[in-house]
Amino acid sequence: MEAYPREELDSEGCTIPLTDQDPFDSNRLKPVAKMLVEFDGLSYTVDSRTEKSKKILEDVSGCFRPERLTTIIGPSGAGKTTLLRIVSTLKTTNVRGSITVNGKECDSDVFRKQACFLPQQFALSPLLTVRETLYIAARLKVQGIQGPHAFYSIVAEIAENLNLTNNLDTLVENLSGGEQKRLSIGVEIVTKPSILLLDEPTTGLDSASSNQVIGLLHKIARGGCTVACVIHQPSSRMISQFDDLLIIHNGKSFYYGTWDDVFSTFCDAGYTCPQFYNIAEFVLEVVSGERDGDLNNLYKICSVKCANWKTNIRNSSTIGTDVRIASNCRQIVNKPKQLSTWQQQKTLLSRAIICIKRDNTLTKLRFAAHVLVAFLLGVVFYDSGNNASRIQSNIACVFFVLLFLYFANSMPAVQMFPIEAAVFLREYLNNWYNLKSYFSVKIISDLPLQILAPSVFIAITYYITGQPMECDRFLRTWLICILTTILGQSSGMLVGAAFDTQIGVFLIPAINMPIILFAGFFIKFSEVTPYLQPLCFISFFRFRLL
Ligand SMILES: Nc1ncnc2c1ncn2[C@@H]1O[C@H](COP(=O)(O)OP(=O)(O)OP(=O)(O)O)[C@@H](O)[C@H]1O
Repeated sequence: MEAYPREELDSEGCTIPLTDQDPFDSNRLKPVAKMLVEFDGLSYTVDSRTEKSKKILEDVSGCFRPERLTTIIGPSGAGKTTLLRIVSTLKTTNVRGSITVNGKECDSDVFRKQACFLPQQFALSPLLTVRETLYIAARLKVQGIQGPHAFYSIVAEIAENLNLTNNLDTLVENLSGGEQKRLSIGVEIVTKPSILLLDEPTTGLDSASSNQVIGLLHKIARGGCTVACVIHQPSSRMISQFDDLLIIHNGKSFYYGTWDDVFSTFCDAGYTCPQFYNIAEFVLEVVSGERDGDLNNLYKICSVKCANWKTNIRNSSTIGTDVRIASNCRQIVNKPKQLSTWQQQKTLLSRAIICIKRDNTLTKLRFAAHVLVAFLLGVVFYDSGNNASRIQSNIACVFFVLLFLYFANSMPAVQMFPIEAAVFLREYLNNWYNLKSYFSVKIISDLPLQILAPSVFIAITYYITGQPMECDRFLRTWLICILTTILGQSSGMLVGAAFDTQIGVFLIPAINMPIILFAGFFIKFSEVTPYLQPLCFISFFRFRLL
């Protein structure tokens, strides 16, 4: 096996311990299998069925080795993120080329169970503490252990490795950017993934936090994981922690190999990095054509060297003995299976209850709005239900009740759901739980407020506006109000999930206003032009008036 340098000096002369005796502290955090990921001739085109097709990647090759930290660098827009998304199998359409794991082609479902992709914007539940975030991740992802103590020991172990022990009881929303980044890595390494792919994990962090994150990735890699990340402008100190490098330029792989070899490869083509110059900056300046020299010659030299390096890796005894080569990719990807739906629901419900309890500002505001508007309606339409001469006012009151319940519940959902949806999407795509568990828990956890708020609202309004005190009438009105509330929140969530908040805030009224027009409050069904009459049937407000 290739020997790691025992220690190196960074640009500031500090010693960075880089020993193979400094792997990830815990055996439990080592991956089940070491995986060599190779990709050859990857091409990706967008809108390929139209004439305006655009080639994003063209003939990109390279490999990510187990136990090594690979960095992907390249100018902005070169295609680095796209490459990571393709390798992590999140992008599969319009992709050509091959991706193999330990020499075998892997299907995306199987691959996703062993690989974790961390996007640049990593969504975490802001209202959970670090301890709760890690605990819930462990409960959802780790199998074969029982009792909270076992899970808490995993939490303590990971927090220690992430250097987050002092922040265990801090809310995620109060963590610094670097701590949030480390936590986001922590929630994914709970299940010992074999492959960890990260998109710009240091973006937005200061140099100390960036070094901490890179140091953590280095440790994870040494534990046996295949780690690859996109990095912008790595410092000299960071570079000393990296093993392999992939340079992407204009959608093509320019160089892949070790960081140690890049200097000599560029020298062979006549490009010499000045002393004390950041090598990453230098190679980017070269590939962007900012330095004089024969780029075509460099490209040829790189192609030959990279192909040889890859062949050596494939044939090396390290891969043959250390990496468990399975005859079929499915054999090594035996874990993690998901927990049973019931266990997933239990954990998701406990998380939802914590979030509802902590998110009490919005909950209290929603509740207060229902009570205040109920009294306002009561004052404005006082006793209108008892007075036959005020039938128009009474209809207006009913109309306003429905309008308020629908919009008061759909608009907050449009605003809030995208945050929750981002967390859900990450967890779902990384195979934490199934859709059924999430959806059922979402319905159950939202139901108490969906019932309580409109119940209080209609009880106050019904009484003050003098509606008939008959049990069945009140129950029907109450049921309509509950259903309107659920419909409002569900449509808000649907629009919030499908579009971003800005479009959602426009769409909800834009869709519902025409629907309200045909609800029968303003114009009778018989007076509607025949070809517009079908719109009356899709106006759900109309059915509440009947
Ligand atoms: N769906 C799309 N339609 C059109 N162009 C796209 C699409 N997706 C990506 N691109 C283009 O592909 C190129 C590569 O994008 P990508 O996000 O992979 O670059 P990057 O190297 O990660 O950039 P950066 O370092 O700035 O994040 C960009 O020019 C981008 O505009």
